[in-house]
Amino acid sequence: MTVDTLVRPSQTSALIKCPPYRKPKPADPCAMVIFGASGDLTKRLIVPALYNLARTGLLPAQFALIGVARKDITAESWRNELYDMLKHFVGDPAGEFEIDRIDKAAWKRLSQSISYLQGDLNDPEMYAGLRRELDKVEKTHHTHGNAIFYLAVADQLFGPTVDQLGKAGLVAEQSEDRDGKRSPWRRVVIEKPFGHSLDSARRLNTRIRRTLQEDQIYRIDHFLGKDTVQSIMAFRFGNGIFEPIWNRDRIDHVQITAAETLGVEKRGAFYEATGALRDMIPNHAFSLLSMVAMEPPVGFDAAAIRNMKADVLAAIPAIDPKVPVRGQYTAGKVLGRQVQGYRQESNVAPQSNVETYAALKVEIDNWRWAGVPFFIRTGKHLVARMTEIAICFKPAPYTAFLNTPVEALRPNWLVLSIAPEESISLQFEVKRRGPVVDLAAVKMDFCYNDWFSKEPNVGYETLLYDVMIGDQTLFMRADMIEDSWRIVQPVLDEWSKKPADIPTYPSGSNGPVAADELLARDGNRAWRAIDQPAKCNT
Ligand SMILES: NC(=O)C1=CN([C@@H]2O[C@H](COP(=O)(O)OP(=O)(O)OC[C@H]3O[C@@H](n4cnc5c(N)ncnc54)[C@H](OP(=O)(O)O)[C@@H]3O)[C@@H](O)[C@H]2O)C=CC1
Ligand SMILES: O=C1O[C@H](COP(=O)(O)O)[C@@H](O)[C@H](O)[C@H]1O
Repeated sequence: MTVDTLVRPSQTSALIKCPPYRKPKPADPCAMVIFGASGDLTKRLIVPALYNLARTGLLPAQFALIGVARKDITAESWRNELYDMLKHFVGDPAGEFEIDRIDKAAWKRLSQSISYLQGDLNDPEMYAGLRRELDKVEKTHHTHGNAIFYLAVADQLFGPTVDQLGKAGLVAEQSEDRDGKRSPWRRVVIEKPFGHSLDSARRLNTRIRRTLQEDQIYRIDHFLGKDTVQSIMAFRFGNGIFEPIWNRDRIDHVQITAAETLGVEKRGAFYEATGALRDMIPNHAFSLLSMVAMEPPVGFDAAAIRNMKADVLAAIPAIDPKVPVRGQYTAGKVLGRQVQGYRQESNVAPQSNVETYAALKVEIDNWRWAGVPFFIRTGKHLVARMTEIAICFKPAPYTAFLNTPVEALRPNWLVLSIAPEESISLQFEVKRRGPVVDLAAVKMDFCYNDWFSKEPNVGYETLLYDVMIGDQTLFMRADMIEDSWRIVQPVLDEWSKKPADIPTYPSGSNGPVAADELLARDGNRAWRAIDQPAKCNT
């Protein structure tokens, strides 16, 4: 991590000198094999991220990309498909970037690295073919035998594919000979969902670790690829002023929100087997929670950081299943557009009781956090898109404003906004102008866009680059995954019982009313409004 003092671009009179960014470490030569080459994730996120790495000079010069799927296509047609998607997604994924053309040199570099292998992951012959392809690119693209296997396929294929990679001798652990010469490295990236329950996650971990060492396994959680999420550690541990108040003495509670305006879109079948809780909480929400709640690590390396995060998860008791709240969206209006209810979505059962909203309370049984509730909520088709961590501080201990109109003081809020705006904001009280002593809550905002230029980024760039340099800091370790499932397992069990009809909420609302009661019952607290946050300045 670099420690820079920056001149805010708009503050030309600022005197602070801006040192150059520290150059990132060059990635090792390697081949990357994508299982699931024709899939949505590959086209929409993985390949655009590789392209962005090529554009920013982080893709190794000696690189080969091998796509694998059953679809009968040539390397040429795969390349063309990827190019078409790239125009779409890298150019302007969400209308955020004013780049209307592909960087030709970057695309040339990436496209020259591309080959395609048709085959079935259940077929041992495919792996023999893959070995030949890897040998070939080692010579043609000088990949030094290093290889990443990216499992961008349905989760039922994770275990069988790792077994087959092992049987084919494609994922031997890196070793050193007597002269200190190291054999090539082999790494495996595993997508989410990593299991559907505590049992299945344990079984999957046991299964893949028969073949792989933990340092070869990269369990991906794309939330950790977001700059603003990584910045939580910088904010906490790069400053002296926040840590002294970052504990049960000064913090009343924490709210973590991942509100979406999207519905289940075309993923009805996936969602029917998953639901909001599995889809978002043990992975993304707990990743955010562990960043906020971890102890300061002794160093900035993967082992030190992951140990601290794992400690937080280990300190969370399993959730009492009676407390959480769930809901399912019905028809309504989202951002001015009429949308259908969940049960009317394609590939969704007309009587489905799958939740599209979940809210719960988590406690952390350790010295720092005892008695501080962490409330988490996530939902689809809500009133606005908003991913944020909001820290509510305890109010001033005594209202000194006697004989004034000030009756109650509002708490201070520190809000780390992750999407759609990337910002950090502190709310505090000031006196309004005028002769009367009256207070108002105001905010001090830091917006990423004000200080750093925005680069096209689909969210997987840092994570892929980290796999190439062998940095596991941002990936989930086996024990972290299992603890995450352990915490939510009682709720999954309860919600899987044949229930009465699930509570509903209209699309475009804040979610089910019961979610408000969850906080009201707990110390008379209330959720923050789910708002489309004000746009940052630039
Ligand atoms: N899409 C997304 O936004 C996200 C996806 N993920 C995860 O990524 C993974 C992939 O998702 P997604 O891309 O959406 O899925 P898709 O269904 O779009 O793609 C699946 C891919 O797997 C290939 N495939 C399926 N069976 C086999 C087989 N037996 N042998 C070889 N290839 C096979 C398919 O190609 P073919 O049929 O030609 O063989 C296709 O390329 C999943 O685990 C998902 O949960 C995670 C986060 C976000
Ligand atoms: O993993 C998932 O995340 C997305 C939300 O991620 P974001 O980066 O767009 O905020 C969610 O829509 C999806 O259902 C889930 O599978």
